[in-house]
Amino acid sequence: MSQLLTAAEMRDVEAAAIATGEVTGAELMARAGAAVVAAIRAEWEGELPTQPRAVVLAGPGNNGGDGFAIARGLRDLGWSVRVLLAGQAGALPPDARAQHDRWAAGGAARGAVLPLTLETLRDEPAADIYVDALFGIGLGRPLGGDLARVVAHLAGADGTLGLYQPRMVAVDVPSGLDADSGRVPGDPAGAAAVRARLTVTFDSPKPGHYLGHGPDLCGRLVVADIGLAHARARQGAARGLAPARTRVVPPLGIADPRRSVWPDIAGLLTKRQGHKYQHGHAMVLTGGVGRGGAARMAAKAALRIGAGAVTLGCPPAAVLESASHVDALMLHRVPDAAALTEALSGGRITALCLGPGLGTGEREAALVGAALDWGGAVLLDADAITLMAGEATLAAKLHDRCLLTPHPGEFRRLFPDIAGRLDDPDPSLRYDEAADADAQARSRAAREDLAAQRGPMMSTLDAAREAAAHCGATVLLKGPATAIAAPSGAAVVHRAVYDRAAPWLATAGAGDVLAGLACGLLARGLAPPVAAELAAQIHVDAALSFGPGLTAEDLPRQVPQVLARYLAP
Ligand SMILES: NC(=O)C1=CN([C@@H]2O[C@H](COP(=O)(O)OP(=O)(O)OC[C@H]3O[C@@H](n4cnc5c(N)ncnc54)[C@H](OP(=O)(O)O)[C@@H]3O)[C@@H](O)[C@H]2O)[C@H](O)CC1
Ligand SMILES: [K+]
Repeated sequence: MSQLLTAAEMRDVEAAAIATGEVTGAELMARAGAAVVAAIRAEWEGELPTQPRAVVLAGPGNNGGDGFAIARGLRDLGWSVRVLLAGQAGALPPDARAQHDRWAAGGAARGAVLPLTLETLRDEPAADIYVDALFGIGLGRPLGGDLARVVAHLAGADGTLGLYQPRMVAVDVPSGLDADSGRVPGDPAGAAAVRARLTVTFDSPKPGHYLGHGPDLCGRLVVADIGLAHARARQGAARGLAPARTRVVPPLGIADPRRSVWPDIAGLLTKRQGHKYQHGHAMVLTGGVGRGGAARMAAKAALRIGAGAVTLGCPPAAVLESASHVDALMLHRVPDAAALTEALSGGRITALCLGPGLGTGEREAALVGAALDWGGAVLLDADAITLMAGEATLAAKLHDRCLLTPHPGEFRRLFPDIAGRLDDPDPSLRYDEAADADAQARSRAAREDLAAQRGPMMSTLDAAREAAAHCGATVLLKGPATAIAAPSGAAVVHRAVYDRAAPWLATAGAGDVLAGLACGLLARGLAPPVAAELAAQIHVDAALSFGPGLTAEDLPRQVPQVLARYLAP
């Protein structure tokens, strides 16, 4: 499953499925419960005693309802199960209340429900499995009061992480994690949320499973099918959205990205017969003397990915330095912006990369202006982004054949207002329940209306999307989950998390290689969003194929192996 659904989109699909009568909320909850029980058995197979003991932590909403369904499923397997409930059974929504009643039928001997407090949790004898069914996609604000203390305790605040995390299964989302952003409301450090060994979500992953603190908190992620695929497809079409407005690449559990993401990758990457210039000609601008290394790494990556030719555009004083480092790359003197305009005007160059090691003086600012005035495919990274951040007239020249590849710091420089909203612990909480003296008097519906004013928490995916729409260019915002957004609003999260975690990719110069890969693909004629997505994938696959100890120079050398795997029949 490659589509990412936000909490609102998930609710929309769920409501549409229920509205057509094809399923009821109660059936969905039962399926969700059964899916979690099955995932628990698979994850802990061989690790559990003959009669395991589980403690289910049930919340005040339907996530808690799932918890009661799971408790019943485990009890039916002969497990010893206890449920600790946050809130009153009478306040549960109907489907959750029904699950509660089925659990509790037969009295406390069979279906005990204790109030969840830090004390009752601490008094529980150690269990083999803990089920976090406190909050799912309905978490809307920072946790407070006793629940915050309970979640902090589960998260290891009292040195208890080792007691819970290895035995914790989170239902839908680890409680405390915002499903849309991967942030923890009220806690930028992400400590105030449950840490699980396994997270089971339903129908589609949410952005928060991949962004921000999501991967750390989720442990292993399982996406359970609960029979909503048709409703989701219908809703997507009904909303006029592309089949997948936001995709995650490669989809979870897909070992071979080629088959799932790029069925036509052979056509994209194999060299069609003909002259080298038929495969594009990239130019990469270097910095001055002693500052050519980053651009040369980008240029080698562009050549490796199959650009027919790659030229280094150097300040005259730096030509000799680059000439002594490269063989297959061509060199061209670019003393100033006029010379760059001249070099680009001949139609030979099909993509330009500038920024890595470029420098941030007046000459370089003029080069950025000339590059953007050219109107061709331009990748702007590093110093070029910094220059645009300092000169609004440059940023105003961006167009839809441009690709920006900022890391978070560069993104913040160029889009300070957007990035600023990534920092708010709880960005737009206008309804402060604690400050609302009448909160308890309000109905749940009234509180929900007020709460709805809160608005979602800004994610890096939202930030990339908003920046792309603002500047009219494709934005690739780097991170373990790289957000790639086109001005159209279509977006992709490329995940170097879970089974694709490659922490060794955080090494000096790796970003220069990514820029070169993307520039090479632009030179070969791929549109910026496609070039960005494929470059991000090849970049991570190259890092995964090399492994720890990687340096940036190793990356281009890994590309042939990666391509060979992609192109294998
Ligand atoms: N998506 C599907 O197809 C299915 C989802 N299921 C499960 O349902 C939950 C979503 O249920 P929902 O009731 O919408 O939300 P939650 O259970 O996550 O939590 C909402 C309740 O929690 C209260 N709340 C929210 N934030 C806080 C907070 N910070 N502190 C205290 N209480 C909080 C909220 O109260 P309000 O005051 O905000 O009204 C609600 O009471 C989904 O995650 C799945 O597990 C279905 O079971 C299967 C299909
Ligand atoms: K949960």
